[in-house]
Amino acid sequence: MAEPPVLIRQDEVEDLLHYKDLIPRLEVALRKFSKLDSAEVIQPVRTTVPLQKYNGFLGLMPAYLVHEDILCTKLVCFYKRESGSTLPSTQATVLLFDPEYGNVKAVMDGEVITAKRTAAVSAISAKLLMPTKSDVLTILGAGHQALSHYHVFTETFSFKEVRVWSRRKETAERFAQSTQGHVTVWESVEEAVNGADVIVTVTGASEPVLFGQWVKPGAHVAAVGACRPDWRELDDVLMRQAEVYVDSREGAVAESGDIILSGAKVFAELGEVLNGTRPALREKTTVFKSLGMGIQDAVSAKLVFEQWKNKH
Ligand SMILES: NC(=O)C1=CN([C@@H]2O[C@H](COP(=O)(O)OP(=O)(O)OC[C@H]3O[C@@H](n4cnc5c(N)ncnc54)[C@H](O)[C@@H]3O)[C@@H](O)[C@H]2O)C=CC1
Ligand SMILES: O=C(O)C1=NCCCC1
Repeated sequence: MAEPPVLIRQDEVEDLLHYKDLIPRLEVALRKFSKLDSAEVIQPVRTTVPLQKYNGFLGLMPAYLVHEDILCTKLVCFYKRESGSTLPSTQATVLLFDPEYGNVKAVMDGEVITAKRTAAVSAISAKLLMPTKSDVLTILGAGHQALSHYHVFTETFSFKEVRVWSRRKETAERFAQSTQGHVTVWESVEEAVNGADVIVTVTGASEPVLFGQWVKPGAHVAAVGACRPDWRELDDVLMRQAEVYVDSREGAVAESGDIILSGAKVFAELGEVLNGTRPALREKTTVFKSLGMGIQDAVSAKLVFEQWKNKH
């Protein structure tokens, strides 16, 4: 009989999951996903169950990496919250299976996995696409993703200046006080992104907050919010003037309001750039439209489980 699943708490996931281990594994998974013969990676587009009464969705994100034999699914609820709400906007649980027997090996917190793997993939996009000399990083939004993005971007790159904007100034100020390095707080998006080399959008917005006319030519934008077909973070001008990269083409044309409603064309998947089959147009204005993938959760969960077993 199969062993009962182990339960891995949020604080344990936090201790066990490190960007230095995670980033190379995500790169391998993205490469495999974007290979023409992608039989090695099975990942249907996320299924969503609307929770209209609560202004949210339940997302089901299964994935199977055949070669590594990782079978996993994340169950994630996400909500559009009113300004000032103290309710969480994302809650997630990850299940790691034994693919041969079908039993669940581990049930683990999915919030830290979601925060870290999303930020790590944005950092991979920046490594490939940001201007060679990038001094200024602007983060739009000041929640969980803002913090994980702050951590991995400042760990991985050497920005001279980090700026934050949030729709409530107090939230941005609290964010700036919580970080180890110096972060400046800005009251308008236009001013916050003026001259920025890299812009990370991590808001719960469903209407554009970032406009192309404010973005420095050649800048790189990692656009992480707006994950429904009718939600936006970026305006049409930016979407049409930029070269658009995505994690998954299939996911992007099904789920991204920024892509669907602007009519922008997807230039490449990050995995194609990593594989060398599509170029990294670093000198152009680039948008990486992130939606999140089950394979990202799967490699993260495997890493957490391996580290957990080493300790027990
Ligand atoms: N691409 C991906 O893989 C993932 C994307 N997300 C998305 O990233 C975004 C941020 O997630 P979290 O940091 O976890 O959320 P959070 O609730 O912790 O932070 C959201 C931030 O956006 C701001 N915000 C909310 N509504 C806004 C609006 N209408 N206009 C401007 N700012 C607004 C909030 O004040 C807060 O600063 C969400 O849209 C979420 O759905 C989350 C997980 C993974
Ligand atoms: O990939 C994920 O996980 C999510 N993506 C968009 C919204 C919340 C969770």
